[in-house]
Amino acid sequence: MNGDEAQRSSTRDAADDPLTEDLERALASTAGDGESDLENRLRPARLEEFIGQPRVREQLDLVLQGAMRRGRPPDHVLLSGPPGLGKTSLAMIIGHELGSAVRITSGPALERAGDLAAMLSNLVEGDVLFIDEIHRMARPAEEMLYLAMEDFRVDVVVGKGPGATSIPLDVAPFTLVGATTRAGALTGPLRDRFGFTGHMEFYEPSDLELVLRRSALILDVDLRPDGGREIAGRSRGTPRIANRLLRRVRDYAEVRADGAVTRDVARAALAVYDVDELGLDRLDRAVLGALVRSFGGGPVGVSTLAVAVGEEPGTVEEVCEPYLVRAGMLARTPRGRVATPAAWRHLGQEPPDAGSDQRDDERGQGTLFG
Ligand SMILES: Nc1ncnc2c1ncn2[C@@H]1O[C@H](COP(=O)(O)OP(=O)(O)OP(=O)(O)O)[C@@H](O)[C@H]1O
Ligand SMILES: [Mg+2]
Repeated sequence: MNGDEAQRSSTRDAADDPLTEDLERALASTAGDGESDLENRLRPARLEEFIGQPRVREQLDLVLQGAMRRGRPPDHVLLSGPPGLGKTSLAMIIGHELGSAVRITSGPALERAGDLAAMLSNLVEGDVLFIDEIHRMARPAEEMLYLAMEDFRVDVVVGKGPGATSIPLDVAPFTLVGATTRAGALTGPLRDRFGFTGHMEFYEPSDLELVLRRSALILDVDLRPDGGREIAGRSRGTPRIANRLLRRVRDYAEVRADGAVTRDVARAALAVYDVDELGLDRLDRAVLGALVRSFGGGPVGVSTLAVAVGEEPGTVEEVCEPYLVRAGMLARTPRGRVATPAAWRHLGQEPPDAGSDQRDDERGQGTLFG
């Protein structure tokens, strides 16, 4: 599908479809600020509007169509991958494709089993329950979820101590959609109860160009093809970043140029925002800089690295590292993080003469398996 078609069906859906409006309102109320509103406006509403991720799209399409033929709610779906690749968008799309309501919550909001029980008891048959950041759910809630996923039943414990009783409660057949940036942090029993796991990959620049074209139409930005290519190449394989850079470049184009987003305008604008040719931002470069300058290229543990750049280890691990690994700048080895020769060069430094052979081996392996 080309960007124009995507745009047409998107505006039509957003304007005419009460379900989409409900979802957007629900999403907006979970977030609220201007950027989040914009993010929701740019969300594709249909699977066919969803750009890229051909594997996940095909797999999910089969899961949904199979279930619809049988007239049953589809199996539970887990979506995993780095931030901003479209997990929340896909969760909303699942609801939309099924014609079902989507109830939204998140792992951190489910602190006690009672929080989840309240959510589950309000479901009606066929609903989609979306749990974002599902790896951050508290243990008691997680245990309750196992039973609900498997048997559509929960045991609610009433009272405390020896007098406590457990009351079984039926839950309407529903489909759980879980999203996580850390599939590895999920417990085995929880992971096993998902019938399908979609692994989201970083986007190809050509797909990001399509994302940008679609967003430019929605936001009424005069995006020229060479401008789109430039922004796509600097978006770290991530639609959310592509959309954010588009808005920043638009500001620049309107304030300092004639409004058209050309390659030169994009380059000048992104220089102002410290986004380099590879799309690395300040934090990415800080991580590589610390690795190279303070730790001689590694290996160094992720917590130490995080302290050196003044960030949470989780942010370094889930936000920075996946793309640095994919860009061939950083390797995860059993002994810690290692800067690749490409990282040294990117920072304008000569990589040290590969010391011992053993170290060389480690680098090679880190790149392969990272
Ligand atoms: N395939 C796509 N086609 C078009 N736009 C997309 C696509 N995927 C994501 N986007 C855009 O990127 C933005 C971020 O996507 P989304 O919120 O779904 O990511 P996420 O994976 O849930 O991120 P997080 O892990 O941070 O919650 C959306 O507003 C949407 O506009
Ligand atoms: Mg999300």
